[in-house]
Order: sequence, then structure tokens, then C-alpha cells
Amino acid sequence: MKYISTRGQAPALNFEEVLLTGLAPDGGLYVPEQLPQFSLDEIAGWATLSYTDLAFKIVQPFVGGCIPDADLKAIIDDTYVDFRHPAVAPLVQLDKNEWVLELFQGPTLAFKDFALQMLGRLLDYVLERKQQKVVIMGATSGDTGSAAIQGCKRCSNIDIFILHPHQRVSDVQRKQMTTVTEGNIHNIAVEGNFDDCQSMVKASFNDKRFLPADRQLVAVNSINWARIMAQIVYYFYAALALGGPHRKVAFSVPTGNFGDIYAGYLASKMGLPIDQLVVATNKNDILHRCISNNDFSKQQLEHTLSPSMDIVISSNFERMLFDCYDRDGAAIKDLMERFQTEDVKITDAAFANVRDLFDSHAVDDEQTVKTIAEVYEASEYLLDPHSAIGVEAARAARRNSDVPMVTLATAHPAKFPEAVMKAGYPHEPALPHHMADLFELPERCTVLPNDLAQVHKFVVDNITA
Ligand SMILES: Cc1ncc(COP(=O)(O)O)c(C=O)c1O
Ligand SMILES: N[C@@H](CCOP(=O)(O)O)C(=O)O
Repeated sequence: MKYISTRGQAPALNFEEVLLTGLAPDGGLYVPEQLPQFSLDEIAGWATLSYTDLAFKIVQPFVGGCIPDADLKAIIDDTYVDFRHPAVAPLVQLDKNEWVLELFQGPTLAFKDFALQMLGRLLDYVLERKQQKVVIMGATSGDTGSAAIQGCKRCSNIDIFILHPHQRVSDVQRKQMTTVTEGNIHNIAVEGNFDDCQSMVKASFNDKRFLPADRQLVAVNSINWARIMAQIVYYFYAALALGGPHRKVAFSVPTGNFGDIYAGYLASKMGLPIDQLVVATNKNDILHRCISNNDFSKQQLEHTLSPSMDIVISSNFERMLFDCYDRDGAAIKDLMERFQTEDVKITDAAFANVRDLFDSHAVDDEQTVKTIAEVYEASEYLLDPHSAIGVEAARAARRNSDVPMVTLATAHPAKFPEAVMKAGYPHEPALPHHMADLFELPERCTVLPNDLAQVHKFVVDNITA
């Protein structure tokens, strides 16, 4: 399995190389040259597999022999041990043909654990084998950071630096990151927004000269292909549980960096019959405007009750556009470079492709709160604000009520007490047992200005010997 860049000018890599990188040297993102294809009969044969056995079937072809099967199987078997539900990703029914897929049963209570528990173990395995030390830089709007820290904190070959927007993540999210005080974990609160953090991380990948020569820079954000790969699995798992592949299923996905829904799009390209993919956004609705109206113009980032989706510049949309432009790397390079400085439109042909693949809907804070309240009233099921946006978008954009519609519940409501209590829930939702002492633990975090040179100095000064 080879991985190529969306901008067409970088050397192809194998899985191990792509795991240990971030952006391609031409500024693009890596994607598989060819996707594995599964027949309906093959997929149907997986209906009784456990989550981990299914994950192995889907992940193994992407690894392309870089890790022996027995070792890969052991890594995947270990990946979900800390999930709190035996199904790993349980489905909960809200109404006739309306479901939520709970992706928050992992250690940090968000869907990011699915990929970052695996990524941490893959990195540990590969780095031990190569006896190599690396630096991780990641940007978070609240959830990737803690999931990456939990996934990687035991890896002695990794120093991890996580940038989050200062005072713009929830208290639970911040404490999940800053109370992990192992020496190789560094939290940086940037005086800026998530886009600022993400653009500093991407700039670091584009020019790595700030790092000592013996350290490679590795990504934990969804620019890292391995993140996307692990997220494909739960689309198959949910569809199989609801009668797939011989019955189509629809998905609604709370969206920010476009990694999660892109994984759903890949699942369908790999052979899973999916009826509809709904891109659900908050008021930061560039993706909704682009998908519905070919308006790909950047607007000021707004802070909302769903802070993890407060993202304007969405990394993985480029991966999807690459396909919608018939894999024309030069056209994507031109489009993405112009997108930095001007309002762009995608070509008519690419727009038609996008419209074929996705529906979209944007939900503001007022409606988010209303949906949390309505769903709780109707079924006593408490949604977090991100998942509520997914449910609301599913209801608004749904095309066929005979098809099961699955909303990805991307976070646990206890991470976002503000939104939940605005919806009339009488108290802060309880944190699961393993986090009961979160608010008593000491925190370690460094506040830095929105300045790349200062962030780089901090990174270099804190790399362990
Ligand atoms: C809780 C939650 N929901 C949804 C999203 C959006 O997912 P994606 O960035 O993969 O589109 C995020 C962050 O990315 C998140 O943390
Ligand atoms: N919502 C994310 C933003 C980063 O997204 P990623 O999937 O690219 O890591 C977060 O919670 O940090």
C-alpha cells in the first residue's frame, strides 16, 4: 500500500513512513494510492465479529505488510481495553430508524479515543523497533489533545506538545490535558483560536528546521493518515449492526476538521452501502456553505457552545476535494494556495461531485440547546452539544425515513456542562468513575502568545534528552 500527496508533488510513502509524518513536503495530505475494496458478501460475513476483529479486517490492508499480522492483531486487541462499554461503540435508539452511535466510551470521553488509542500503540511499536525518538506537535479545540496525551503518554520515545486555544476549551477538556504531568507531556495554551493553533502546527510541518536534526516531527491530528484509517471501522460496525450491507444506512456527523465524515466517505468507497452522509456544522459553517452553495469563503471564527467544532480551516476537506477533482494534485495545490488569501469557489464539476456525496446543515447555539432539551424530554437521553448538532442536522437533512439514520455521538455530555445546563438539565452531568478526582488534581500548562517563534523555542527547550 502506497500513500500519495493530495498536491501531487511529494514522494509516495509506505504505511510506516506515513504514520511517522504529518503534512507531505508539498504541503498536501497523504491518502492511499488505492483503497481496499470489499464485496457485499465479504462485508456480510463480518456481521458477528467483535469490534476488534472487525477493526483488524479493515485496518490490515492499509498497513500493507509494514507490521506483521500477529503484531498488528495484538496492537488492535489491546487498543480498546480501556473502553467502558463491551460493545466499544454501542448504538442507542432514539426513535423509529433514528439512532446514535456512542463514540464516547473511551478513556477521554470523545470519539478521538478510537484512533488515538490505536495511534499511540502503533507509534510505540514502530519507534521501539526503530529505536527512534520523535516530537509530536498537535493542535486541539479540546478533544484531540487529551486523547493524544492518553494515547501516547506511556511512549518513552515521544515528547508531546499540545496547543489549545487559551480559555476556549471547557474546564473538563482543559483539565483532562493539564492534569497529566508526566515529563514528556507539554500543554501550551495559545492566546488565539483553534485555527491559530492548527496553522502553527502545520507551519511547523512545512518548515521543520527549528527541531534538532535527530528528531522527527509526527502528527496526532487527523492530518495523520492513521487517524482516519481507525475511524473507518465504526461505520462498518454500525451498518452491520443495523442490517448492512444488504440494507443501506445513513450517517450524520458533527463536523469540524472533516476527518470523521471523510472516514465515512471512505467506508462507502470501500464497498459499504451508505445512503446519505450529512455534514453537521455549528455556526462555523464554511463546510455547509461550500457543500450547499459552493461558497468556500472564510469567515471570522465564532466561539460556540460546541467548542470542539469551532474550526474554519478544515484539514481533511482537501482529501475529499482531491477525489472530487479526479485526483488532480496540481489543481488542488492551486486551489488550496489561493484559499489561504482569497475567497475561492470549487469548479462546477467538483461541486457536482461534492453535492452527490454529501448533504449538510448548520445549527446555531440556540437550536443546539433546544435539541438537547427536546431529545431529553422525549427519550431521557442526554446529548452533548456536538452530538445534538448531529441529531438536529440528521432530522433536517434526512432524505428517506425508511433508512436507519445514525448520528455519531462524538462526546460525552459531562465534558460540556454549560450547554447541557442551558438546556434545562438540573446539574452538571457526572463524570465517569475513572475521572471522579479530575477537579482535585494539579495542573501544568504554559500560556504563550500566538507567535510561532515562541512556540518553537518552548518546544526545543523542553525536548527530553
Ligand atoms: C466532540 C467533537 N465532535 C465533532 C468534532 C468534529 O470532528 P472532525 O474534526 O473529525 O470533523 C470534533 C473535533 O474535531 C469533536 O471534538
Ligand atoms: N475537534 C478537534 C480538532 C482537531 O481535530 P483533528 O481530528 O484533526 O485532531 C479537537 O478536539 O481537538
